[in-house]
Amino acid sequence: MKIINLEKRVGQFVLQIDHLEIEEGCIHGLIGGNGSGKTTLMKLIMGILSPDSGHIEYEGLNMREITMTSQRPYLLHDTVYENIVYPLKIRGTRPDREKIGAYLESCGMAGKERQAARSLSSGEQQKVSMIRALCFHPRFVMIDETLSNLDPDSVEFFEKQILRTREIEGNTWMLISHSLSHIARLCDRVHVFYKGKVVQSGPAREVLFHSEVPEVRHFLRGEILSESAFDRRNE
Ligand SMILES: Nc1ncnc2c1ncn2[C@@H]1O[C@H](COP(=O)(O)OP(=O)(O)OP(=O)(O)O)[C@@H](O)[C@H]1O
Repeated sequence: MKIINLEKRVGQFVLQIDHLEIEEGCIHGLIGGNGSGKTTLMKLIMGILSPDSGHIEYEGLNMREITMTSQRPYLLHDTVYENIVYPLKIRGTRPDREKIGAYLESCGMAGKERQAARSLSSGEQQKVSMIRALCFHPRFVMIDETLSNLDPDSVEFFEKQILRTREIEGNTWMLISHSLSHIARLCDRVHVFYKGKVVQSGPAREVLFHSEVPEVRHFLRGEILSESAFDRRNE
């Protein structure tokens, strides 16, 4: 996917991206301060917002193959199971009930298939939206802070699923997170947002450990990330 001369004003804020490439089959991390434009870009890619100028080249990717999960997941007034299978049902695909049960069990939600999704805790609702995204097998998945509220065991489980799915299906992931260790554990490429612009975009190692860009160095200053931990992540 290519983002070209994109400009979008929302209220007082302007997102302006001259050129950004989102390579297929990679896990991309979007980082940057609050209100720097990360979610706005995801909404533009998803088609929830349309650009004022410029465009996004989807390069053969169909809008129906893209999905997005957000920090406050949108769940239907229905059971956990019906929420998970909804994207499959509207596309006429048969859900794998056993797999869904296994996902729920692995993240501490065994037996909750028939519970009303909106009666779940906020972390459980995020898990449902992650499982919905995983079961749908999209080619392009955007995760907006969805793992931020989860317990460490569940974060580990979903991180493994993201890596595994990318390995098997070769799909593209875009993650927004304020946890730099999470970004370092998962991402191949990192894009840093600052006041509506992308100030650096490149391989995760280069951006997270060796950036010379002042805004990026400033943003990363508080985080103690170990490059050796980054080296060991795929062991
Ligand atoms: N509908 C709107 N009306 C006015 N301003 C908006 C609207 N939607 C977004 N904004 C503004 O756009 C800016 C960028 O928001 P965005 O959600 O893209 O930031 P973000 O980088 O995802 O932030 P965070 O890390 O806090 O989630 C913010 O300053 C926000 O207040």
